[in-house]
Amino acid sequence: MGAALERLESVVKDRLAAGEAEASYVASLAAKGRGKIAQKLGEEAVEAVIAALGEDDPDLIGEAADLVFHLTILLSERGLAWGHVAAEINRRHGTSGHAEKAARKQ
Ligand SMILES: N=c1c2ncn([C@@H]3O[C@H](COP(=O)(O)OP(=O)(O)OP(=O)(O)O)[C@@H](O)[C@H]3O)c2ncn1[C@@H]1O[C@H](COP(=O)(O)O)[C@@H](O)[C@H]1O
Repeated sequence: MGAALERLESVVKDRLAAGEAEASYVASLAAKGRGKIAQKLGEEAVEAVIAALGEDDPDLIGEAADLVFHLTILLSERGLAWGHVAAEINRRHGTSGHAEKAARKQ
């Protein structure tokens, strides 16, 4: 999974830098602005939720890939990387969600 995400992120960064909207979906979405990228991410999230409620595994896998793809565009356009997300995931490792929530309430 890590290698696939790294390769996708690398291509997305290249497409954003090139900015060739006619040749690239990534560049064309970015050209519409951050709000449009965020909207698209939301749409993909809803599609993933709908797929989650069905029984079609390939459908859910496809929607999950769409969601991760668009989140990669969103992060990259903000100048962020999956490495930042991985660092946060690692920071959280080993802390129970219930314990973390209880600590926040104190
Ligand atoms: N992983 C993907 C990927 N996943 C989905 N999509 C596209 O994302 C678009 C939006 O998905 P939707 O399901 O919403 O499709 P739609 O019904 O056409 O929706 P609208 O955009 O018309 O609203 C579609 O055009 C898909 O083809 C992707 N386009 C590109 N990539 C990767 O990004 C790389 C760079 O792509 P380009 O920027 O196009 O060169 C590619 O080499 C791939 O590795």
